[in-house]
Amino acid sequence: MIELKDIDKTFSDIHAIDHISGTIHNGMIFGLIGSNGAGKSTLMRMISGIVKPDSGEILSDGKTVYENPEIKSQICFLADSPYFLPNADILRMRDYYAMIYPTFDRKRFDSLVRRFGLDSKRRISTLSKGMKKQVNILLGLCSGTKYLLCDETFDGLDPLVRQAVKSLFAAEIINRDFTPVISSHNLRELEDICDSIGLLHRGKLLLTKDLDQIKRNICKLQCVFRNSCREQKLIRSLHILKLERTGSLLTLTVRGERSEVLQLAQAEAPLFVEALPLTLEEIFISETEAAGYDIKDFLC
Ligand SMILES: Nc1ncnc2c1ncn2[C@@H]1O[C@H](COP(=O)(O)OP(=O)(O)OP(=O)(O)O)[C@@H](O)[C@H]1O
Repeated sequence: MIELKDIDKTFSDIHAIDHISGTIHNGMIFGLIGSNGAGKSTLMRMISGIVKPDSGEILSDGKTVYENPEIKSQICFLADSPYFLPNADILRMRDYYAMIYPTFDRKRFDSLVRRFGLDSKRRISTLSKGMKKQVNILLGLCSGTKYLLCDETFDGLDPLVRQAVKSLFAAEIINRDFTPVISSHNLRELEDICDSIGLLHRGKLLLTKDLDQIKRNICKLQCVFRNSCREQKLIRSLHILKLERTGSLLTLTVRGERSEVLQLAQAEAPLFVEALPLTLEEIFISETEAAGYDIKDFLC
């Protein structure tokens, strides 16, 4: 478990991290969302023990991370611009990581490189951006560390590779003590990967949410009523986060379980009704608006 206790970081006059507290629980994939400059990389660098907070404390399994080599050997950080040794091919980078991380699994790495269709003797500088990201992820995954921090590592990966990496992460979580943290400025990139998400804005952690929990408890109801009294009755009976009207179509973002919300709506005999799940983006728009923010101002 990673605990952030009131951590704060300023660079000259830039307040990059503003008194953040929170917990990243083990055995789940945590997504860190925020616009450019929100503080994602700084936070990840602090969690990895590369950057020291000005104040506050970061604990990994109860122990301070900064200047603690034992704890730092359990955390692998993949920076947004992956670092590769000059002129290195994939095998050279494998050996380099194996030197740094005693838990590195060479056999697994070689097999995954083959599975991803990468040529291990190819110079990394000649690979495409997405292929470099794949190499970076495989190096991180095979390091065998307890925590893997991926700074915008998934942004721009094609859907097939993302799916493959997601399965690898899920299998890893089942097989060993493994907790990946993935940052992105794009909710869609994290939609199908993360179990819980933290939203960072101007150095502040605005929300942290368990995705399954919120997905189960929110839905979009679309309905058309002939009778406005019954429509009003339904509106009064629901916990509505957002109401939109396009002609006769009423679209409601509603707190509650989908089948229960649908049942309530059907009881008012609408001409048409359907209850749909929300995308992660829609959920976060609703949740942040409900918390008094407008997410559209700070997510791209
Ligand atoms: N070493 C540094 N020196 C000065 N300012 C810095 C330094 N590192 C980060 N910052 C500033 O801290 C703020 C947060 O930067 P950070 O890189 O953490 O954001 P980010 O959310 O990762 O952004 P992006 O999505 O653009 O990568 C920015 O205003 C940035 O300019």
